[in-house]
Amino acid sequence: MKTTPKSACETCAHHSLENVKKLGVDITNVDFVIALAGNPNTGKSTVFNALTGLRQHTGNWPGKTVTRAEGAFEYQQKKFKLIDLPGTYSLMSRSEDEEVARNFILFGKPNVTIIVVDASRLERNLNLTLQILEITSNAVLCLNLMDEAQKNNIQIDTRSLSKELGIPVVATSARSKEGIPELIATISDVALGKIICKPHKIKNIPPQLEQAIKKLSTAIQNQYPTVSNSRWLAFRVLEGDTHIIEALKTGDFS
Ligand SMILES: Nc1nc2c(ncn2[C@@H]2O[C@H](COP(=O)(O)OP(=O)(O)OP(=O)(O)O)[C@@H](O)[C@H]2O)c(=O)[nH]1
Ligand SMILES: [Mg+2]
Repeated sequence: MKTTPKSACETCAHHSLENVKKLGVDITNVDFVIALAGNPNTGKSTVFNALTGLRQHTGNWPGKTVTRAEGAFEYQQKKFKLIDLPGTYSLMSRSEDEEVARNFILFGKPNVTIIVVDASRLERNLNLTLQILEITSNAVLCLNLMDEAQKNNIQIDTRSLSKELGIPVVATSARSKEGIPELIATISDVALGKIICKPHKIKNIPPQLEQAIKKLSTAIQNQYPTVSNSRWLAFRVLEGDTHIIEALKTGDFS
């Protein structure tokens, strides 16, 4: 007898929104959930304000002292909910901020994650960018503070950057709203699947490690069919990441 594959439901937009709801986000009348991540002081809140205008409110993450800004915007009859994540240098879960940002991208499975980086200090920002791309494929790099980069005579080959990272890159100067219309159109294209992201992933893993990762990720996937990146979780378990091990023991991913 044939049964409907679980994945048909688990990958649908509604299912993904249910995960976000568990993390305390109001998803009434929402088509897509968009996360805004990045290093501290890269202009995330400025981008957030430029995208949402006055349609925003702040609260706390459930059970955390970290504040959360939520907002919304509409584009071509679709409603986008935007979550401003705390600014972090990594997603290693060493602080409450890092834990909140990581859990939201990992378990909330936003349709698109905007990674806001400082164009005048790009290399400093790429560490977090690569960590985010290990967790999610659906991302847009927002190359912000372009005006500052230009003042410092820094030129960035956005095409090559996009090709190397495997995700779209949009240059912005959020304070003057430059590039924001292009950013919105790109977010929409990724959310609708018109742009398919193919981020660069780590290759050349030793066979023994690959075998262990496969075994572990299959076990995680069987236990939690809705988690989006069991492979990434398996790596963290092997590294001895206590937060992830605890979450997998209890099933509490908030
Ligand atoms: N020149 C210039 N300044 C900008 C731009 N975007 C943001 N800023 C300024 O950069 C500073 C930091 O911006 P925020 O939006 O608060 O940055 P953030 O990433 O939210 O900061 P945290 O939440 O503290 O991590 C503010 O003074 C902004 O006005 C930009 O494109 N160009
Ligand atoms: Mg901010």
